[in-house]
Amino acid sequence: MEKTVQYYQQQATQLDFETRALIGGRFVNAVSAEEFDSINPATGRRLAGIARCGAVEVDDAVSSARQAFERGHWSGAPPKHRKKVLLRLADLVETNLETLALMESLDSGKPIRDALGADLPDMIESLRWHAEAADKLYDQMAPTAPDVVAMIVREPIGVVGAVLPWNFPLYLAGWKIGPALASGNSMVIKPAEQTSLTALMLGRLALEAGLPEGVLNIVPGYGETVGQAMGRHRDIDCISFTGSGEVGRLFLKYSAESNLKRVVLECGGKSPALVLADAADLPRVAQQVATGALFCQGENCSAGSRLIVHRSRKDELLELVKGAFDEWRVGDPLDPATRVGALIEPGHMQRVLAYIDGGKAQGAALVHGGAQVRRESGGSFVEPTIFDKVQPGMNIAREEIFGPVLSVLGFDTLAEGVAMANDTNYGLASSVYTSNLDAAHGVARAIRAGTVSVNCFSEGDTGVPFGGYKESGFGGREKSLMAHDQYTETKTIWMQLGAAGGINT
Ligand SMILES: NC(=O)C1=CN([C@@H]2O[C@H](COP(=O)(O)OP(=O)(O)OC[C@H]3O[C@@H](n4cnc5c(N)ncnc54)[C@H](O)[C@@H]3O)[C@@H](O)[C@H]2O)C=CC1
Ligand code: BAL
Repeated sequence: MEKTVQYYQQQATQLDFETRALIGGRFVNAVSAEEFDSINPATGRRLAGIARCGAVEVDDAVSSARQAFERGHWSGAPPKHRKKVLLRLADLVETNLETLALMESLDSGKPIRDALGADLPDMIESLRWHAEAADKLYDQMAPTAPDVVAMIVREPIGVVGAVLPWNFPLYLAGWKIGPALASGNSMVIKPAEQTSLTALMLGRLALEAGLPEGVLNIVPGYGETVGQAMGRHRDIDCISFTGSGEVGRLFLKYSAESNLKRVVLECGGKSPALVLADAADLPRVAQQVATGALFCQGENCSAGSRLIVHRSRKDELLELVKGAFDEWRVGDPLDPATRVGALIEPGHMQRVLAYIDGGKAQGAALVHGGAQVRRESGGSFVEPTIFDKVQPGMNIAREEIFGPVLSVLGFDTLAEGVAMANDTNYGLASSVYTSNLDAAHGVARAIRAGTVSVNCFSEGDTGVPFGGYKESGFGGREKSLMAHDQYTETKTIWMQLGAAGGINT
């Protein structure tokens, strides 16, 4: 039987939220006993009060993580044991998929269809993929003289701090937890203050799966307190952060001012969809462009927020994209028919609306949407919006809006189109649409971005790296085996044979 909005609303009343921090294998309230509210972005109503942690809890969590690392029950366990536990965790997430998806939708405003169909499956895949990698990543031997053995071994880096954003709370937790735990590290996770519920629920499942106490710690709280305390902590060896460039830069500063911990940043983008004159099947291109711009309400680091199209095809494509946008229904995130849910909070919605006002004021042509969607039940909703006649210097062409807003720019020569695509401080994702193989290869090489999709909008699967050029990223890649590089140290073991008496003595 197909599940309805009424079904999900009913299920939502039965949820049992975990609201306490997970430290050293136990769920605890904040020492201060303070809480902060988790709000449903679709209604503005409070879902739960979450333990408001601070530097004290960060210290406790880091010390638990360090002790667990040194005890070695996880860090020193055979990789096949870590694999088994992480696979069990993935199975438990799958068993609880609907509950977690419902929590994610309520807490973040994202459509239940996305949580069920994208966030949770991707998170599970990440756990399984990296679990499977645990006992297949071999160390290396270097070629040397016969009386030397030179081993190059990977070792877990130690205590990893993960600071998460609110747009893909569990999905991105999976990108970080999968490789970091598979490699043998202990972790301290800080969910975004807007979306702590699913990370805390994951903590319950991790204990049930048999993760030793202290290996996974989850400390909810605000960025300026918990996030900063983690960034400055002298006993955290690596911080993996996803969020704004502004806060990403702070983590580099925290590291420089504390213990030079490794910092890996994923900081958003202004990704182009470049449509060449010979692009085939424009109705399909329009669907892809709409998905790129509107998936997750546009609150997506890799959102295709700029459409750069050859002038000979612009009018035709724009009409098709408008039609495709009409199919993206805005509404109650718990309604399976909804494709555009609520923006994370009223302040963020005002920021998106201010960009729309700015686009109009700077002379771009608003050709679709552009207004707040007011619903009786409240919440922060914005219409899927398209601006035509956007000039490269306009704010809506340059800045990450993080909402359902597409900016359309026209070009005449391929060189001009590629230059426009690269005319950004970001370099995370991009798409090129063409039926010419040479052009596809040429443009894919010329675009300065971590991912170039040809004739589609995609981030690829778990097996390929994800990360950004320029201000979109720093320090490494997520997903694929490359993710393990973030969370491991490389050690050279150089052994001189014969020094202690070899077979010739
Ligand atoms: N790359 C991405 O996927 C994301 C990009 N963003 C961008 O950032 C803009 C602002 O969104 P925010 O939620 O405010 O992102 P943010 O960068 O402020 O928050 C991300 C994480 O950093 C933490 N944080 C905040 N201030 C901190 C500080 N001073 N020290 C340490 N940690 C701190 C937060 O608590 C959260 O866990 C968005 O409009 C969007 O443009 C936001 C979220 C995700
Ligand atoms: N697009 C998934 C990763 C992110 O938004 O950070």
